[in-house]
This record gives sequence, C-alpha cells and structure tokens, in this order.
Amino acid sequence: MADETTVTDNETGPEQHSEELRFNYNGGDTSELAQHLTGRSLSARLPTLVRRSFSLAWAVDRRSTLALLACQVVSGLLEALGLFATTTALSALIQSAQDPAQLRAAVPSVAILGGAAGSRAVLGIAIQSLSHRLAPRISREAEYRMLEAATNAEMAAYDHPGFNDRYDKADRGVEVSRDMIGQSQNLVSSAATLIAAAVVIAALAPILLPLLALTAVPQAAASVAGERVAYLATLRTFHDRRMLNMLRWHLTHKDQADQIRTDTLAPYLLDKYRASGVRVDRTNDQAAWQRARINLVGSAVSGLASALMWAGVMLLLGTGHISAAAAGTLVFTLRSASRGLYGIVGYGTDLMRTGRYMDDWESFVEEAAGQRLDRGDIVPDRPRHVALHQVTFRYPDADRDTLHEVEFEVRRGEIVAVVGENGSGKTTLMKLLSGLNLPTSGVVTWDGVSTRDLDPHALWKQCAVVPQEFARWPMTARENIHLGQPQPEGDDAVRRAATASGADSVISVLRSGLDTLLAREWWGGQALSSGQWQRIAGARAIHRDAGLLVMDEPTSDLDARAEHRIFTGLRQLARDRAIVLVTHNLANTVVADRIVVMADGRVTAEGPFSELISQPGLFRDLWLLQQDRGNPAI
Ligand SMILES: Nc1ncnc2c1ncn2[C@@H]1O[C@H](COP(=O)(O)OP(=O)(O)OP(=O)(O)O)[C@@H](O)[C@H]1O
Repeated sequence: MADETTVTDNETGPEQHSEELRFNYNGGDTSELAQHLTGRSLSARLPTLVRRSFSLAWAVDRRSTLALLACQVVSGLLEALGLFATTTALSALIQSAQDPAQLRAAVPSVAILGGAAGSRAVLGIAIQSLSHRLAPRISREAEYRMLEAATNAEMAAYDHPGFNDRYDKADRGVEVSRDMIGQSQNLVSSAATLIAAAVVIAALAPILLPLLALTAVPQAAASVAGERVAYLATLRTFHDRRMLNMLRWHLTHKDQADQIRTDTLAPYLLDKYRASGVRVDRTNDQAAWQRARINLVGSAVSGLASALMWAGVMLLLGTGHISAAAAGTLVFTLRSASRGLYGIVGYGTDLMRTGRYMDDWESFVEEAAGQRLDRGDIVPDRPRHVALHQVTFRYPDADRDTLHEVEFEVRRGEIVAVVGENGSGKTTLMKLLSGLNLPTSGVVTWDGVSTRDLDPHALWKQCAVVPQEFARWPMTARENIHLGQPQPEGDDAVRRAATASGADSVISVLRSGLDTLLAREWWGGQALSSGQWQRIAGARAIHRDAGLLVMDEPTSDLDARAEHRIFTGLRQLARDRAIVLVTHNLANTVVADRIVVMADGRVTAEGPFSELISQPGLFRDLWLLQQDRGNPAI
C-alpha cells in the first residue's frame, strides 16, 4: 500500500481522477509492517500488554486493582488445592469399592474440594465485579489522556498529513481500552489454572507435560497467525473505514442536512458509502477465509496431539505406572490444563488485538502524534507591541510559502486593518500574531519576545480572537460569552461585552436570557441565526479583556446596524488593547489608524485610509470595485 491512497468509485461507475477523496496517510506500508509482525513478536508482547493494562487500572483505582490481583492469586491457589484434593478423594472412593469404610476417609478431601470450588465461585464473582468497576474508568482515563494530548498539540498538527489518521486510530484504542482489563484478567486466570494443573501433572505423571504442550502449541501458533492476517486486513481497509466514518458524519450532521436535500446529493454520497463498504467486506471476507484455513490446520494438529496424550494416560495406567485414582485425577487435571491453555491462547489473541489499538493510543498520547506544544515558558504581560519581522510561513506539506518576508506591527491603542483579495494570507497572518502557528522563518514577537519562547497557554490568555468560523458551543448564552472564565464582575461584564457587540438585543429576546441553552438539538435549546451567533462571538472576544484583539471578518453576517455598532465601538476598545481586524468591506477600514494591504502573501502597501484611497494601487482598485455595481443610475 502506498503512503497515499486514492479511494476510487470502482463499484459505482467510472474511476474518478480528482483528488477529492485522496487521503494523506502516514500509517506505513502494510507489506513492510507484515514483515515485522511475526508470531514471536506478537506473543512476546503479552507480558507487556498485561502490565500496561494493570498499570492503567492502577492509575484509576489502586484498591480495586490490588483486590483484583489478590483474588486472582487466591483463586489460582484454590484451583491447585482442589486438584490435589481430587486425587485423595478419588483414591478413597475407588478403594471404597472393596472397603466401604474408606468412604469416610474421602470426607475431608471432598470437603476441601467443595470448599475450594465454592470459594472460587465467590472469588469469580468478585473478580467480575471488580473488572466491571475498572473497565469504564480505564476507558475514560484513556480518553482523557488522548483529549489532553490533542489539545496540547501544535495547531500545525492538523495540517500535518497523518495526524488525523493517528487521532482516529488512537480513538479506536480508547474504545477497546475497556476490554483490556477483562482480557488481561482472564489471561492471568487461565495461566493460574494452567500452572495449578501443571503442578499436579508434574507430581503424578511428568512425562505427560510435553504432550500437553504439544496440544497447545499448534493452536496457539494458528491463533497468532490468524491475528496477523486480521491485523493486515485492518490496515488494508483503513482508508475505506475512515471514508465510511466521514460519510456517516456528513450524511447525518445538521450543518449539511439542508444542502444534502437541496443539492439532491444523498444518492451520490450513499453510493460512495456502499462502495467503500463493499471493499471493506471483500477484504474482510478474504481474511476470514485465510484465518479459517489456518485455524483448521492448527486444530487438526492439536487434535492429534490430544489423542496422543490420552493414549499416554491409558498406557501409563495399563503398564501400572499410575494408579486408577491418579488416572482419574489426571482426567480432571488434563481437562483443567487444556481449559487453561485454550484460555491463554484465546484471551492472549484478544489481548494482542486490543494491544495493537492501545499501541496507537499510547503513541498518540506520548507524543501527540509528534506535534506536542514544545515552546518556551516565559509568561507574557498584556502586550504593548506585537510584530512580525521578516516572517515567511509555509503550511506543513504545502509546496509553496503562504507568507513571504512579512513585516508587520501593531501597538496598544492602535487599530490596524488588514485587507487583500481571497487567499492573500490575511488569516494566516492572524494565526501567527495570535501564536496559533509559529513562523517557518523570521520571528513573531510580543514586546520583543519571540512567540517560540512564550508559554503558549499564558500567551492565549492575553489574546482574544474572533475567527472567521467561530464555535457555536452547546452551552448557555452566558457560557458562550464567558467561556468558563467569568470576570470578577460576573454577569455585569457579560452584559457589557454583549452590549458592545450588539448581542444584548439577541439575549433580551431569548426565553431565559443569559440562561438560555444555545443549541436546538439539545433538549430545551434555542436556535440563533448566523448573524445572532456572530454577535455572541464578538461579545466573547470583548469579554475576554485581552491585550491583543484579533478579528477575522467579525461582521460578515451582521446587518448594517449591528456592524455600525461594532465599528463605532472599536476606538473605545482600543484604549487598552491592540486591535487587528481583517475585513473585505473596505468602508469599515476608515476606523483603522493604519491599513495593511496584502497580495500573494506579501505586504504591498500600508497607510491610513485617506492616503491609500488617494493613490493608485490595490486598495483603491478594490474600493472602486466595491462602489461599482454596474448601475448607471448611481
Ligand atoms: N491549512 C492550510 N494548509 C495549507 N495551505 C493553506 C492552509 N490554510 C490556508 N492555506 C493557503 O494559504 C493561502 C492563504 O490563505 P489565508 O486563509 O491566509 O487567506 P486569506 O487572505 O485569509 O483568504 P480569505 O480572504 O479568503 O479569507 C491560501 O492560498 C490557502 O490555500
């Protein structure tokens, strides 16, 4: 499989040659992975996996983990005790055929047998409930660590090929993490059963031990080989499964629901869904057949070895090497041993499968897919001067620079407007100013300190951003404005910010004012229009009271009155802030002290409105175009 795979529409029609459904994938070459994925490497990982599962359990609940381990150990010891008691009981029972008085001699052993079985049953219930208690906690802890890692990754991570794939895989690890403790626990319990049985067999007929191993090895080898086949199938279907997830999201999410209907797009997307599903099924079917063949061979060889073992028991009995009582005990013990062995193989295979996903989770958590925030720890004050010096920026994996040697500055008390045609680099400039991205070369400084050396979280506390596409949090109006970080004045500060952005009139008509839940899909929530949401987003940034206010087309959905309110209020806000705003409506730039004109990633002109409008150049061209709507009457 190549690093990049094009998902085509073989099932639905002619092959597409567009890049529309082309995924970036850094998951590795399957054939190369297959070489590393040997039976030995897979089974050698079992102890590590058991350790990992118990250490996760330890992290979430020490007492339950200790109790679980203690129950396991005692249960294993009771198993051995029960098997030994079986020998004594059987021996007494067999002898009682000649001498009924021997029956009495069997009573203590039978009592031990019964006591051991009863206690093991109680321990089994305890083990099960402890596992049920730990499993969801482990899964939540795994999810928490993954979410924490994701929020601690550089923004650039999302532009790195493979980051999203690795996140998806880690997410699958979270899903299965809850199974890990049960599988480890069952594996340990099977191992305890096997050890207990092996001790009894070693005492009665040690020669049977190698035969016992012979029954298990082919089955175990078949399981591991089958698991390898399944893993490779999982890798081969990765892109299609991701496609299925993506389509499922697009087909059901509210944001696209209207366009799916008006564009009559559903049949086309559903065809794509079906085509991906067919490819996944085809690969899985092949893998299932291959596994069935491998398992058949493994079971046949194991069956032969098993027959040999039972023949061995009969031979030992026939030649007088063991007593009838010992032979009876061996029957129980060998059954118990094969239960243990098959348990180890079965649960071991399950655990290996879970472990693979957990590996993906662990690698994501450990290094946030290689994109963990790794900057300085200088805590910035409210900035007085933010600047770009000779900044060039290229998005990860892009084939050209987006910004070229940009010089830019904004001071506290100043409003700087950034204008330019679509794609000229305005939003990219905003991301660099607000420390979301770091420059490829050159330096972005806050009061002379590079954003590389600043503690990013402390920097963002001093920065308020109204992005082009802002979040519509499913929270109350109040929370949507203070974002869980209320000012000491509480609702007064929220209302003040709302008044400055025009959100006050939105809130005043909400059913429960600031307490109204702003998400219709949630029970009781109320829906807002795009412009109403934009007013809330504006209030959010103003409430933040940060030293740098960055607004990327903050009024694109606003009506004239609301837009007027925002722009006439900016001067007041700029008294103790540096403000940078991106706008396509050039009439709005009259409020700015300075206008920076961008074209193709470069700053091509700079100056106040009156200066730029009076000289030839892009700003004047764009201004004249905005005035001209082809109506001769105007
Ligand atoms: N995440 C990304 N990865 C790669 N290239 C990107 C990314 N985001 C933007 N670009 C590219 O950078 C260039 C500048 O984009 P940017 O969003 O900064 O432009 P803009 O001036 O804000 O445009 P608009 O006026 O349409 O909002 C574009 O050519 C775009 O293709």
